[in-house]
Amino acid sequence: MSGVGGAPASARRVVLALGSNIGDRMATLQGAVEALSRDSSVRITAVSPVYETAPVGGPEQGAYLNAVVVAECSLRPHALLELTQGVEQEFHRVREVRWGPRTLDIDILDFDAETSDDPVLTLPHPRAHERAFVLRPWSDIDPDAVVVGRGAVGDLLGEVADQELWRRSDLALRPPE
Ligand SMILES: Nc1ncnc2c1ncn2[C@@H]1O[C@H](COP(=O)(O)OP(=O)(O)OP(=O)(O)O)[C@@H](O)[C@H]1O
Ligand SMILES: Nc1nc2c(c(=O)[nH]1)N=C(CO)CN2
Repeated sequence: MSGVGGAPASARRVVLALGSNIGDRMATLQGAVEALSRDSSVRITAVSPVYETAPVGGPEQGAYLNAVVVAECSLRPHALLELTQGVEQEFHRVREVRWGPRTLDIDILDFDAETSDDPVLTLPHPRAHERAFVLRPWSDIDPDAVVVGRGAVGDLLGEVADQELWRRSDLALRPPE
């Protein structure tokens, strides 16, 4: 069974993208890692380097900090979405403009290679394959990763080389204790 409704309760491997372009962006990303780990159903196993990235799409807005985390998760897919949206709310995320500025965005890039075209939770994330701010940090922590149905992260990255991003080697997310 591979539909999102039928996920078993055992731990599954998930990949999440974090982004912030309002307020203390680094504190927000670190706070998100900690908030996700507070849930006993989520165990973060890898955190990527942090990138400063030019905004892709949406209105004129400030640069983002972006990162990717890999976790073991025993929640079903929609319950993970509820958790990530709850964490966004903790950081006062307001949904106003599509692709507009935000304190915190958490996208579910991959849920154990499941596929779903449900608009509430599309898997893999429908725009993951075309975003350097996702592909670059993801390839750093999982060079062999694949965006299901789209191709290898490393190959996809070659197709978005025009999207500007810089590794912030002065910043690092602390893995949860
Ligand atoms: N894989 C996914 N991860 C997170 N949200 C998803 C996913 N698939 C569908 N959604 C839905 O997308 C809706 C809009 O999400 P959000 O406001 O974060 O979009 P956005 O960040 O502005 O744009 P984008 O979806 O391009 O990243 C959410 O309410 C959620 O139900
Ligand atoms: N650089 C960058 N651009 C974006 C981002 C983001 O996280 N980083 N998120 C978006 C909507 O999810 C739209 N555009």
